[in-house]
Amino acid sequence: MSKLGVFDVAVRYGKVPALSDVSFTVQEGERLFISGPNGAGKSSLLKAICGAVATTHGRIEVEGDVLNGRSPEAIARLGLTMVPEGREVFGTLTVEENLRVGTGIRKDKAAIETDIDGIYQSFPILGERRHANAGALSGGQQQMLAIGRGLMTNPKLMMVDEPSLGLAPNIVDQVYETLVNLQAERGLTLIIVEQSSARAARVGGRMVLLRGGHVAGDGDAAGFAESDLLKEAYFGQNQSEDAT
Ligand SMILES: Nc1ncnc2c1ncn2[C@@H]1O[C@H](COP(=O)(O)OP(=O)(O)OP(=O)(O)O)[C@@H](O)[C@H]1O
Repeated sequence: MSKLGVFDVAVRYGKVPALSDVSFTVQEGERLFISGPNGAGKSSLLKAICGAVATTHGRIEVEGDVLNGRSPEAIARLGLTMVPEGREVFGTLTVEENLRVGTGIRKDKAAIETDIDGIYQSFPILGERRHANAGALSGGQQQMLAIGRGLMTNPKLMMVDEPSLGLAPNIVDQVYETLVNLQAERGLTLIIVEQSSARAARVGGRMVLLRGGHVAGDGDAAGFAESDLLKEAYFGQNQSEDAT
């Protein structure tokens, strides 16, 4: 059974259609990039999976459990976590307080301290700055903290919305290196919204390409780099610009 199944999903905001007929499955331990131009529906897809927006059609399943109609908290309990676009760390709380915010739903209180230590091992800079206010961290450090906070719910599937947003390219490299390492260490299934298909191809994985709320392509991210599908998704037909 696949980890995640998205079948014929539609999302609307009032009269505005954001997604229609979206279907794909994700296997355990897979790394899937969701790519596509502004307004393609990437964030709406992640929000639909984690229960933050309602679907108007179709079905979303995790290991056979249907997610539609469940609260975001109930979905988180099934082992899904979402790191939102813009990171949304609590600037006036310390790094460590931010890490503890996500632990309310956990029953294994004794393991929380071990997990915090584990996060400091994966992100040494967070350990060094554990007593600093999150608002004083750099953008890259805040992105690490947002990912660390997501890990505190002990997820099996983690979704990250545009981790490269607003970060310098070398910092983006570090964030991706950390995500790839975490995946290897924890066996995480990762779904990452990444607008740069070139970046997705460099990191490696599978890519679902969205355009206008539809799936325009699904395959190996590296294979998309030169594809006409990608150029069409970003620029419309009959254009030959490089879609990065
Ligand atoms: N809260 C909302 N109310 C109304 N329309 C919305 C809302 N959120 C998104 N939309 C619309 O739904 C469509 C898909 O938006 P979405 O944010 O999912 O796309 P995206 O691919 O994540 O875009 P971006 O790369 O700009 O973040 C767009 O037409 C957008 O204007």
